[in-house]
Amino acid sequence: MWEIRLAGPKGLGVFAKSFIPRGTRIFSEKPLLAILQGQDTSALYNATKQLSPDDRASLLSLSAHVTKESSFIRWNKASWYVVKETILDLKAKLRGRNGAGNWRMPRFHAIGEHAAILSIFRSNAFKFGRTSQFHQAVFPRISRINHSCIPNAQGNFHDVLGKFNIHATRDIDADEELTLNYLQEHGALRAARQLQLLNDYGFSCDCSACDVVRGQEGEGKRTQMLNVLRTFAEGAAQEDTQNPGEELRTMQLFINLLEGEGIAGREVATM
Ligand SMILES: C[S@@+](CC[C@H](N)C(=O)[O-])C[C@H]1O[C@@H](n2cnc3c(N)ncnc32)[C@H](O)[C@@H]1O
Repeated sequence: MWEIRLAGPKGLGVFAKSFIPRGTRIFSEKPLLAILQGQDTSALYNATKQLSPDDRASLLSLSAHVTKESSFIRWNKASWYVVKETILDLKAKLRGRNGAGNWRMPRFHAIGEHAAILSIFRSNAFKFGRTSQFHQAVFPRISRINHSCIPNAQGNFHDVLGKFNIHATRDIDADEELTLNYLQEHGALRAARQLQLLNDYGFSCDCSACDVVRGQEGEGKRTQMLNVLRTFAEGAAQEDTQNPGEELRTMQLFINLLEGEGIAGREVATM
């Protein structure tokens, strides 16, 4: 149904090998490495140590967007985790709890590898809302799906299965690239989207909605959406003067604008 191949300057991407009808479940994957709600990236150090050699290799094969500054910060963080964990191991051994002879000095390459894992995690981890047990997680294949501000697929974490399911939110043609929206919402304007993607994932989005020329019409629609939402919120704040018919028309207008911009899935379903 799909294949992973080069997607131009974005690196690798996932492409449809044949037509994928809207609603199809394309992926259902368990996380390779995850942080639970309430944990931060320091939890990754121990989580990484539990990985099987195959999973570790799969993790290390994922791409990372590394800048000089981010790499410096991650080396610092990684050194700190490795040294801290090593001291804890040593203390445990001295107290006789960890079995004699197991303790080793921290190795330089362990710090380097952990810094690489932190970069990979930052570039590839999907963030989940408070509804999932996971705060952030990376996946062996789903993490190859690039971002678009007008995506054709959507991910939902299934807590019971412990899997991230990706469904097509519209018909996808053979050879078309599968895309997800990495951001939590769809309505934001280009500058806000670009800033958040840069801060959270470290890249500048080059999707068609972010293209200054091709994305111009879409930006107009998003501005209208924001105005519609603002009007709706102001109306909702003055409860006595609420008019249900008017509210319904406002929501219909908002849905039309979302669909007009090619946005489907959760955003429309939850309106
Ligand atoms: C989760 S990975 C996606 C797979 C990645 N392209 C690869 O080669 O493994 C996220 C990275 O892909 C690139 N990327 C994803 N979507 C992009 C977009 N819309 N514009 C530019 N780069 C993008 C960025 O380098 C980002 O850090």
